[in-house]
Amino acid sequence: MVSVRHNTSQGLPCAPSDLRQVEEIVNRSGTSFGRGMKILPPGRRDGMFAIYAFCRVVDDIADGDTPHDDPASALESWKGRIAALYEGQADTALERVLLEAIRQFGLRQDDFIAIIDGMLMDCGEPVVAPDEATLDLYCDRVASAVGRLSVRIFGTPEEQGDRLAYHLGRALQLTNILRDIAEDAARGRLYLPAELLRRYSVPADPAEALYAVGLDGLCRILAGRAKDHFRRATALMKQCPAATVRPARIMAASYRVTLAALCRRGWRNPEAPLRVCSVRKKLAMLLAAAGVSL
Ligand SMILES: CC(C)=CCC/C(C)=C/CC/C(C)=C/COP(=O)(O)OP(=O)(O)O
Repeated sequence: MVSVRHNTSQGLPCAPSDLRQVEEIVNRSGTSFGRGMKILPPGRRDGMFAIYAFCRVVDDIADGDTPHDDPASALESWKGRIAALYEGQADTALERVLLEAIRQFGLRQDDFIAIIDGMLMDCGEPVVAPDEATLDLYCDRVASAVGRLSVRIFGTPEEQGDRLAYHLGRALQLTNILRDIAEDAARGRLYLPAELLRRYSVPADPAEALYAVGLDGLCRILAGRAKDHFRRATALMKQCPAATVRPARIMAASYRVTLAALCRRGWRNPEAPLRVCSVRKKLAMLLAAAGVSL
């Protein structure tokens, strides 16, 4: 188990205004993961908010949602700011809270750098039809690396933590890709792997791929992979003390309901609205919080 250096029933020892600024970034983003993070004891919750706020800030740079002449160099400069944190230097509210989280939970620099490298993959030329290895690397960087930071904050046992991050990160990211195909196409992006596009005769072009006959079959293969990662993540979570995986169970439950809705709708018209039963989703998340996986 990761050694925690302070009593996590208290918030991180940071200025209240710094903690408030970080929480505002999370609340403004409207992320579906907010609920999972809010059930944590205060110290761990502050740590997760800092991680999520960091991810949001670098993601917004990569997506061009914050004004930067050169998003890639803005991301590179974040690598320098992360290195400075590991030297004990923090200049902004987010950096100060991140620094405390790094100290309290023993977070690894490599995982922050992996996340930035993942965001750099989304900078400049849009990702279109990556090969399988590149897609897997992308999922590892933008999701499993977030998971590797998260499990340290949750206090998940080391034996299961990184494997849980591996599987749950990939499960969530693949579901996200399957959910956002139309939205990504509008940005000129296509995260479906080249090998599967060829096998299903789907053009490696974001707009054309949307209405290709083979898209539904291809997406069902990726959905099967996501389900398999969810199953493996669930098996690992069963081996851990409940409190150390509760937010992970809630995130998994929420995205599993989304994946099931996607599989019901299919991908013959990926722009069709997705009918996710909010009662079902809330119930699944409540049960997950209580330690029951559907
Ligand atoms: C062990 C563990 C906790 C692993 C999971 C790590 C993790 C939280 C990965 C995030 C992956 C993902 C699909 C983010 C989208 O966030 P978003 O805020 O854009 O999602 P939304 O659009 O559904 O709100």
